[in-house]
Amino acid sequence: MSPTLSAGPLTLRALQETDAADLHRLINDWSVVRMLSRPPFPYPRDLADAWIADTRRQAGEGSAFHFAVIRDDALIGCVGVSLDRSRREANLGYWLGRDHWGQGLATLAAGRAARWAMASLPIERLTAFVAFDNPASAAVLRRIGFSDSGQGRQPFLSRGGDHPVTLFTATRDAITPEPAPAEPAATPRRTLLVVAAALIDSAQRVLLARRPEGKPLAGLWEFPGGKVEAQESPEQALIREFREELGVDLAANCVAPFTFVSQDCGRFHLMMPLYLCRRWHGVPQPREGQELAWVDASRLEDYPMPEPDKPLIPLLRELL
Ligand SMILES: Nc1nc2c([nH]c(=O)n2[C@H]2C[C@H](O)[C@@H](COP(=O)(O)OP(=O)(O)OP(=O)(O)O)O2)c(=O)[nH]1
Repeated sequence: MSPTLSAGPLTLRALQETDAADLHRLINDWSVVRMLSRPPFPYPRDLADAWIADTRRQAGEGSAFHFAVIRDDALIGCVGVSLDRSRREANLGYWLGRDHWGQGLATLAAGRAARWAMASLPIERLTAFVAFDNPASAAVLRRIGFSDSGQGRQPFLSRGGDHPVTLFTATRDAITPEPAPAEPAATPRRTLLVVAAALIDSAQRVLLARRPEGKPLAGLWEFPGGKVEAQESPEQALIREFREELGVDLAANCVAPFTFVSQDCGRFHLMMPLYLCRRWHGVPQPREGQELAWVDASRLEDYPMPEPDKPLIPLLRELL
């Protein structure tokens, strides 16, 4: 199921059967539909029902996530991402009813869906295409962080035949992040002490957590842990973080120092001791909206991690 997301005055939520009449009224408009590749014109009323059922099926199987764009309780358009798992990318598409153009709403809705996709789907980039005669939509993509990546041709059912399109791509770094929660009182080059641990299970797999949307570095995988607070020892912080984030009890005598990261991260210098832990109480649960994965040492590189973590991977592989 597509989640519910908010973006300023807009809410993005899964499409429902009851959206069909509004969807049909908005999209059965030549000025809207001529810019979209797949819908026909005129747009038959029962196609709205069929398409909504299709979006729900696709979300259920995890192949695409479509959202109704809602403003003041009314449907004003749609945005969606279709996943290509083998290429680790997803294609972003969106449209708004004509009365809602020119107010920055497409940028809000498409930007929100793009950030959600980057943080939540197994992808490294987003793609999109825009009809050659749709500069407004190209401007929306550029504002979100997409760059032009060439020209192509796509069938446009409404216009008949293939038409030229501009292709766009966006990497994780390019997607304009939401204003992230500030790192604590970051005076330039302050050293930030973060503790983390590699939990290792009996099959020699390592637990990774995916940073949830809204946090800096959203969508990247990391070793669970967090900032050491004033008055805490690193081990106390680790025990607290594991309890808060994963509902797991670590005992101080079961965590062993392994190695550490010391790296300039721009706004702060990261100092991160990495501990190893093979014994704990409880089953790790994603208590803060993060995704969890038990990963075989040989597959750690398939999980994109923050830059400072990268040198840790060969060390862990050697150990395991
Ligand atoms: N836990 C963890 N943090 C990492 C890793 N690699 C890495 O660069 N970091 C960075 C990301 C953040 O800048 C910082 C950790 O901060 P955080 O925001 O996750 O800490 P926290 O759990 O205390 O979060 P919060 O309560 O402040 O939201 O360390 C890692 O492997 N594990």
